[in-house]
Amino acid sequence: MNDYEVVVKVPASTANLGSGFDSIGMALQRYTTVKMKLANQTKVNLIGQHQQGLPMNKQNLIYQAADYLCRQAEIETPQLEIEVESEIPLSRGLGSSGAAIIGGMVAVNTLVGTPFTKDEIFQLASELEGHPDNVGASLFGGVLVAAKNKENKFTYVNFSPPEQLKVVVSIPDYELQTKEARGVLPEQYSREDAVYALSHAALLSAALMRGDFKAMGEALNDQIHQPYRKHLIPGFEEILENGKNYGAIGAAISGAGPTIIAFTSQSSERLILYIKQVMEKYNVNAQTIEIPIDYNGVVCKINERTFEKLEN
Ligand SMILES: Nc1ncnc2c1ncn2[C@@H]1O[C@H](COP(=O)(O)OP(=O)(O)O)[C@@H](O)[C@H]1O
Ligand SMILES: N[C@@H](CCOP(=O)(O)O)C(=O)O
Repeated sequence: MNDYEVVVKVPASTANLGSGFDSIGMALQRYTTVKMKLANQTKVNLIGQHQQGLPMNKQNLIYQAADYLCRQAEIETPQLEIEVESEIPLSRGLGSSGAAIIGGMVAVNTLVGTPFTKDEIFQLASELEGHPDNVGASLFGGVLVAAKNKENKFTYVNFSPPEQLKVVVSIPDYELQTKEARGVLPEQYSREDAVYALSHAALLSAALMRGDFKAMGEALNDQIHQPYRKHLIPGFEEILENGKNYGAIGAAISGAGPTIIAFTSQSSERLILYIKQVMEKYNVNAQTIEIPIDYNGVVCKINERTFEKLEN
């Protein structure tokens, strides 16, 4: 165990990118910062507007993620003092839960002597979250493409998307729990839908790697989750249909929603203006802005507790 404070800065993420349901994610420059140190009793301090109502005890997801990692390492989970500041709004489809899991795991992993590598943390975080797209993007930055095998092991490829790619998000002022938005999806799909899904996801990976925005425009299209979620997200269908006339490569539901994401390789102003108009038309209060892509993923720093050591 180490007697210092660990500071972990974790980017937000947008998952799926249309056709990459539960397999493709991209990191964005909005951050959750977790400070963690050993303590006599566990407590969680929440700072800032985006965490209202979250538990301030061992029920907090950041502690739960730390506890999960320690149990997998067969280490007794220490009492922890955790301070969290977050710019990622909850349950909007920008990966707040994935960032919390990565924050808790990376911080405690450092505190307890680094039992796991980054790749192993990716496995653990994907298991806990249930899908790898958010946690992988938050951990590695850029674009993350991953697949789960029958033994529940995740294989991934991580790469930087083209520099010209810009991301516009429209973040509504209402929440949609990922659990609820997963609940509306069918259990089974036809072969036609399966072939549509795998061909579009494959095309999307290739288009993102190559920077082929024309192919990306087709590749973003999805038949697996968006048709079943779109009724929960007013304005989405219109933006999906017409966004291309305002400079969008294409649009998608960000994660499980309700945030809408649109991609462009041009200046984003015209697209932002258009999306704002659509949201107004549907009476949705939303913040529509460009958010830069995060290319680095999680960053972990150690603050020595020399002053506290002297006092003890
Ligand atoms: N900073 C945080 N600290 C603790 N728990 C968090 C934090 N951020 C998110 N969570 C947990 O994740 C839930 C939101 O997850 P989810 O519905 O999947 O939405 P999102 O799209 O934001 O990941 C919150 O209700 C909370 O339980
Ligand atoms: N693949 C998941 C992604 C959920 O992302 P979130 O940011 O909404 O938690 C899904 O589509 O359910």
